[in-house]
Formats: sequence, C-alpha cells, structure tokens
Amino acid sequence: MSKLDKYKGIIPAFYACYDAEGNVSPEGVRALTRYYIDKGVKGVYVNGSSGECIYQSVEERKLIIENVMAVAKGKLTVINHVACNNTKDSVELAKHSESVGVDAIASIPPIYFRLPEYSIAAYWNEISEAAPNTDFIIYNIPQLAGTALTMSLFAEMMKNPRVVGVKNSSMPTQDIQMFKSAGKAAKGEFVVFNGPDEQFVAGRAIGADGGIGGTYGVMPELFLKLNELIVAGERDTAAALQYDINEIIYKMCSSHANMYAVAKEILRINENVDLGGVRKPLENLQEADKAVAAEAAAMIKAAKDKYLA
Ligand SMILES: CC(=O)N[C@H](C=O)[C@@H](O)[C@H](O)[C@H](O)CO
Ligand SMILES: CC(=O)C(=O)O
Repeated sequence: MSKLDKYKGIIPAFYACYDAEGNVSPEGVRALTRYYIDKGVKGVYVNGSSGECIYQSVEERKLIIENVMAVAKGKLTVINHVACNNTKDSVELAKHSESVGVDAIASIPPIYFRLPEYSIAAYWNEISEAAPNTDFIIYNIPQLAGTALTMSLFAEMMKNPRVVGVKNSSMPTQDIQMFKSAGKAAKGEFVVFNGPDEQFVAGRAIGADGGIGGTYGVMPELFLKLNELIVAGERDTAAALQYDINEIIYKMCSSHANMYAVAKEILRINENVDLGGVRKPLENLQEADKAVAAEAAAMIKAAKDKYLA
C-alpha cells in the first residue's frame, strides 16, 4: 500500500455549517462529518470554496476543522484548505491544521492582485513550512482564482518535498495528464484530484486518482458508484450515470439562489441534515428555489433507485 492511497477516491468538499443566526455551528459540523463517515467516502475537503472559506474568519475556520477532526480522526482522510489570501493568516491556519492532525493542507494561489510566480511559490512554501509534517496539495482553479498553475510554477513547487498532489478544477482534462506526468517524473508517485464534478469520468480516464467535489455531498452514493464503475471498466454505465448526475447538477445551478444553498436544502429534504443557509453575499433560497431543490432531491433519489439496486 502506498502512503498516498488515502487520497484516492471520493472526497466531498465540506459545506459551511451555520446555525439559525448564521454563525458557524459546531454541532452542524459534527453532524455533517458523521454523515460522510456513514456514507463511506474516502475523506473530506474542508474549508474550500464549498466551505465558503473566503467569507469566514480565521477563528471560524479553526473551529470548523477542530470539530471535523473530533469526529473524523482515524475514520476519514482530512484535507484542510488554509488559504486566506495573505501569508500570515494562512500560515496560522497551516500551523493549527498540523496541531489537530489533518492529513494534508491545501491552498489556492493569492487572489485579486496578479502576483509573479515567485511570489505565489513563496506563499505556498511558507504555508507548507508552517506545517512541516503535513502533506501539501495545490489547488488549481484558474476560473475563480484568476491565476493558473503553469507548468513552470508546478516545476518550482515540485522542489517542495511535502507537495503530494494537485486538485485540478480547470476545465481542460489535459491539465490532469500534464500534472500527473510531471508529478510522477519528479516524485515517483503523485496524486491528481478531478475538480469539475461534471467531468469526473473524463478526469479519471485521463489519470485522476479520484476527485474532490462540491456536489458529491448531496449524492455521495452516486459518486462512489461512479468511481466503482470506472474501476470495473464499465464504461457505458459510467457514462450514463455521469449524464444523469450532470442533469442533477444543472438543476441545482438553475435556481436564483446560490448552488450551496440548494445543496443544503437537498440535504434537509433527503437526509434530514440541517446546515442552515449560505453567508451573504451568497444568495439564500427564495420560495421558488425550494421547488428547484425538491426537484433535484427527487432526481437524486431516482438515480439511486436506478443505479444502486
Ligand atoms: C468551480 C468550482 O467550484 N468547482 C468545484 C471544484 O472543483 C466543483 O466541484 C463544482 O462545484 C461542481 O463541479 C459543480 O459545478
Ligand atoms: C468545490 C470544491 O472543491 C471546494 O470546496 O473547493
């Protein structure tokens, strides 16, 4: 067994959990962690986009990962996204992550100012040095971060012994191949996570070891099944399931409300898990959006009946 096997599989991106007042809810965090353990996923990716990290304080993010770890330790692989857009706060979260025993930390590049690559590398390396015994995963999501992981920046990051993988959310699946090849050449073994949930089968086909995704949380069984079909070489069924999953995602994205608000409503309907709403400026559900969420929830149930029988 390789030391990177713990990253290979289905890793839902953890949703932000709020109470009725919109404060971070430790009870919600623990309930969501238990939900994922029960579903049998490989791990969780905490405090990322789906965790609404850019709208949260350093203290809130510490509270979240502490409560995840209290339940998940020894049961799930835990990756904590620690980027705060300034080195100081990110370093603080990296240190804290190591102190609570996460498997890996992850980071997007700094956003807003277009920084030179040497500044981005220095940012990531300083964060990583603050968690010297913890794996580091680069998060490439150029369409939101505004900066892409180029092959030259990637090559620079290969010098850091703690960098074990890339979560690739760019749209070209070819990027997965390039990071996989260059990562293997540099390190022997290297993990690449598929980002866009809508092209999970394509990402896996070209070399992703698994995926981290924002919609896995509302349908973990379907993504676990999808991964199984790929491993079993059942290409046609895998493609059919991917198409059905994508219809669910398009439905989730069709409401006036933010997709994560819809995701949380689906969890309330299908799983009796209550994580509150989303934090402003993200849009919460209006009455009409509840119908959209209910339709998506029903589509998930139907797909489970179809594929998991
Ligand atoms: C842009 C973005 O947020 N991408 C996420 C991470 O890669 C995905 O998991 C999406 O949430 C998902 O594919 C739905 O579009
Ligand atoms: C969606 C995702 O992967 C994230 O939370 O960053």
